Amino acid sequence: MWSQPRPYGLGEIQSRDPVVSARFFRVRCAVLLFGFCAILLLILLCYYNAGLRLSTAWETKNHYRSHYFVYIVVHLEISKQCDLPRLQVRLYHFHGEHSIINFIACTTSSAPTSKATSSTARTCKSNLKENLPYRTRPKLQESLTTRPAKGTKHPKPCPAGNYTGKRSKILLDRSYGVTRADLVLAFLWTTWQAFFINPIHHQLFLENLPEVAKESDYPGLDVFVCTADPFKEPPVGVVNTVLSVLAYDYPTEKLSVYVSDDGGSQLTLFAFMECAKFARHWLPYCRKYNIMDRSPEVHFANDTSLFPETKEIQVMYAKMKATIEGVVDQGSINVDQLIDDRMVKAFSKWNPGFTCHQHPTVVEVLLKSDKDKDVTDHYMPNLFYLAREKNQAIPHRFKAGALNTLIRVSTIMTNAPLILILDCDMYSNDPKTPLRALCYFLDPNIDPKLAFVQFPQRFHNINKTDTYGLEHLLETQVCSIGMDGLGGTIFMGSGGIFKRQVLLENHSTPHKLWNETKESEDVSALTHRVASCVYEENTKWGSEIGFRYGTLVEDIYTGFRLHCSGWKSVTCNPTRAAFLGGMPIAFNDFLCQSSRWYLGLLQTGLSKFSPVTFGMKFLNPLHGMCYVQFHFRVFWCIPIIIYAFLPQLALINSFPIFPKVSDPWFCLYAFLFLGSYGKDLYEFVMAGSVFQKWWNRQRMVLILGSSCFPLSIFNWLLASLRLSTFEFNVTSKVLDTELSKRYEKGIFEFGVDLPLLLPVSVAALINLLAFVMGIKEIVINIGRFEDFLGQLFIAGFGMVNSWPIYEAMVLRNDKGKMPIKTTIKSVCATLAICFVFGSAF
Ligand SMILES: O=c1ccn([C@@H]2O[C@H](COP(=O)(O)OP(=O)(O)O[C@H]3O[C@H](CO)[C@@H](O)[C@H](O)[C@H]3O)[C@@H](O)[C@H]2O)c(=O)[nH]1
Ligand SMILES: [Mn+2]
Repeated sequence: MWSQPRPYGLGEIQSRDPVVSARFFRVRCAVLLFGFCAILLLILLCYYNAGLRLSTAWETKNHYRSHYFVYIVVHLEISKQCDLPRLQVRLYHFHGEHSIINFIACTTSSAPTSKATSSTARTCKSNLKENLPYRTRPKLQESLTTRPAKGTKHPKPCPAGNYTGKRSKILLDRSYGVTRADLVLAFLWTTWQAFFINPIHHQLFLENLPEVAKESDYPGLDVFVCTADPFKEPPVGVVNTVLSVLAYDYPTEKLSVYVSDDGGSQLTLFAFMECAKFARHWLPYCRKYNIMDRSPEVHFANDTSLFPETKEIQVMYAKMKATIEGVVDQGSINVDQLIDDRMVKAFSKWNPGFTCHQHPTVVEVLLKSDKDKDVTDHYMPNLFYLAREKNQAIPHRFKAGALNTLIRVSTIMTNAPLILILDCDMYSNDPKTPLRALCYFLDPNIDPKLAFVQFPQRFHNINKTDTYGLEHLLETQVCSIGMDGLGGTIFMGSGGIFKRQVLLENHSTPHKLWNETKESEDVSALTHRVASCVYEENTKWGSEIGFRYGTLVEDIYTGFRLHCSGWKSVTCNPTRAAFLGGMPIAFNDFLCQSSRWYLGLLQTGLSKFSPVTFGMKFLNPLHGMCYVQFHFRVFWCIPIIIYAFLPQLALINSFPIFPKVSDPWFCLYAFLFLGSYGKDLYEFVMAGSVFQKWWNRQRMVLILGSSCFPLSIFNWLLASLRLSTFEFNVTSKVLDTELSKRYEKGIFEFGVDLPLLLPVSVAALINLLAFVMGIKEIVINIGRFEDFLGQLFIAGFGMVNSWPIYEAMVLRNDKGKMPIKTTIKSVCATLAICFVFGSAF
């Protein structure tokens, strides 16, 4: 497990140096050591803190067990700092669990006995609300409200009950909520470290490929491109993706491209008919001039007058684009656009009963590699269009279902040993990508269990500072190589090249589970049969073969199941990105996409194939920890929400919950905060990024933690209770120029009154309020600075992070500002929260 892996990528052929880079290895080790010490200290602290508190709680609970669902318990203690006895009121939930609220009020009384009943506790509480001087009430109150004569020493607190009166009372003052937040943080932080234990940087030796295989020996490659909605995923974009792979530097007779149209749209088919015509010009042009950007849109955007034919091809492209966009805008195809019998026949399938949810299978062969030639008389790769059969009564399993249909159809049509999976928003950025993958698949030293090569997702539409942290740098660049050293990287949904056999067989039954070829049936009939929506009934598709069902993140889940079956994977991350994709730059789209991802991850995380229960049985524990980190990331919402609200609400009510600055424990908190943030920044910079991007990413984690993560948990609960179903909402890829301009400038985009934004803006307002109140408190009584520094810092940190939200609420006037509705709702919610918590204090 710990040994350095063999140098894949044809590295050994000319006895090159091992390719595993040890760059920064020592620094990494030192940082890791530092990290582990920090985490250990944190756990010790939590344990100590929680242990102490739990014992108190337990005793207390037993005292008042006979009472209602919510207990209010009163403690009195002498505070050294203000030299006054403190009344501590705690709420206990019905399970005997502690509440996250725990507060203190200063009184000038002698101690009540710890035998105070919950009714006296309630009396105290109401008195506290009404402030001093209290009305005369029963005994306890008297004792609480009688101000002792000046100079009188305070009586010792009652030794009985739950308070020990030791030095650690500052710790006792800390809320359980914060303790819990720390424990979740400790857990997630520890699992996160697994990615940094054994990272592997593979280096590729493409120049050695000819030594192991001639072009004629290359395995066939089937490329699957998925699209699902012509209005959310403009067909011109999908055409660009397809053209960029059709033009690969790969023997054309071995290359086939399949377009899966889950939207079952004639607009998409029409676009690909146009695409096939344009490809006859585009492919030879790319070959002749060895063009790097083989997506025409990108090529023409970068350079326009490079070669003699450039202008001519550009005009053709513009014409094709206008035709396709015209048809999409119009929503249908004119009869005069059906120029031959073949087109008439193909589009006749779209009869009035044909909808995107209910239609028969449509298969169209748009280019045939042994028949169709380009303008220079070269054969072209295969190009197929497939819209699988859909029936509203039968679940279609979203993208995983589409991919499984493609696997079956392609096995019948071309049966290439390698399969490349691509999303429609990801074009190829390097024509040699398949050859790079071959450096792994054909390497004589390769582990025979290698299932797939993953080219990490990289994106073309991200602004300079990555305002929304869309790049996912750590996940795609760092975690991937981290997992490589532990058994294999995740499958990221797009840009993965699989061995077909891996998707068709199972570890326990290493022979093919699916072998459909029947001599008697002709190819067309067979294709229709395997693409039908009932085909998978009572088969192992989706459970043991193909892409696995049961989650919205079929990609990570399928990769995980393959790893559990003993398959391996490897990351290939060349300097020039193999593929470039698009991320949603509208903030609300991004939040919806993230909610889907985290819901999907939670779905698997809490299923019977959870990485904790199932994964740990089959994976090496560190590899399992990596998957645990991904699947349970939503639980970041616990510490994030607690830290976004609790210290602030306590501050608003002048209640300290952290140790004083002079207390040694304070240093520990400072150390843990700086250590974990510092390490994160270090990882980011080491991965080639900059401070600004890191800052934006950490802000986005805070935003996701208070919006998408809890929503995903809520949606998961709803779906588990069968009150809703899991839906794959396709992300919109339509560009809005105004919005793009604002995004380029790094301006946050709100614009839509999205419920997801509410908790984020409420948190922003509470942090602002807390900071102002905290400053006020300190100005009035400078001696309290030491008490409140921790909370003030957290509120200030929250405030700095929330700057774009304040800006969007009051300073902006463009379309992307916070909708007035959301602002009003969040102000009301903030006031309500302050009132509820304020009255509790
Ligand atoms: O019913 C469906 C739904 C989606 N898709 C296709 O799936 C791809 C991904 O959809 P998109 O809306 O772009 O989702 P993203 O969140 O951007 O996709 C990421 O997350 C998905 C899992 O949630 C992975 O499948 C993707 O590969 C990964 O890029 C697109 O090509 C869609 O056309 C289908 O083919 N059928
Ligand atoms: Mn996408």
